Amino acid sequence: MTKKKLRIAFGSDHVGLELKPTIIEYVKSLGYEVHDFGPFSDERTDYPIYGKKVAEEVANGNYDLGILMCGTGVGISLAANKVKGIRACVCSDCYSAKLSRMHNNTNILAFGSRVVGSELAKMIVKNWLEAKFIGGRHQRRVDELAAIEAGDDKEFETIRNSKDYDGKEQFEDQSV
Ligand SMILES: O=C[C@H](O)[C@H](O)[C@H](O)COP(=O)(O)O
Repeated sequence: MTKKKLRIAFGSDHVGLELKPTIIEYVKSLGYEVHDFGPFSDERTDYPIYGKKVAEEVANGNYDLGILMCGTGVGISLAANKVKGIRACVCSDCYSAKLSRMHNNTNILAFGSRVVGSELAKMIVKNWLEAKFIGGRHQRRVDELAAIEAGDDKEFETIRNSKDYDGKEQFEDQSV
């Protein structure tokens, strides 16, 4: 049986657009299915439009993961994090990118066109895409995040007090 290609949704603002085509081509070359949700011209625009769109596509399951770019990665990741079910991070280094998936199960990666160059951006993206969530104690923390998002303090306390969450810790490789 052939392995299903992961679907990656892309978005940016006018600044992120500088780096986006290069990163899309790179991700395609790694064997992923990609879709660009815009923008397609360098006319000044607002990062929340594209952060929201990509986040919704990931949250509703149309895409497995999302990659966003603006000047710093900050604004567009803030927009994405407002959508329920999204865990977006801004990364300018490979270690944080990799650990953000292993420990935090991030489903959107953001970075800044004015912060990282194209070669570092490719390395960050590769580390992020190839890392896997390791669960164990990290699952409890991700569930606590979901309880905060839902505004459910009771659920938050229940999860917080469940010490032996899945009964086992999983092997953890923190090397990059
Ligand atoms: O977090 C926000 C992003 O870095 C934007 O790309 C940035 O604020 C856009 O600035 P400007 O409109 O001056 O190009």
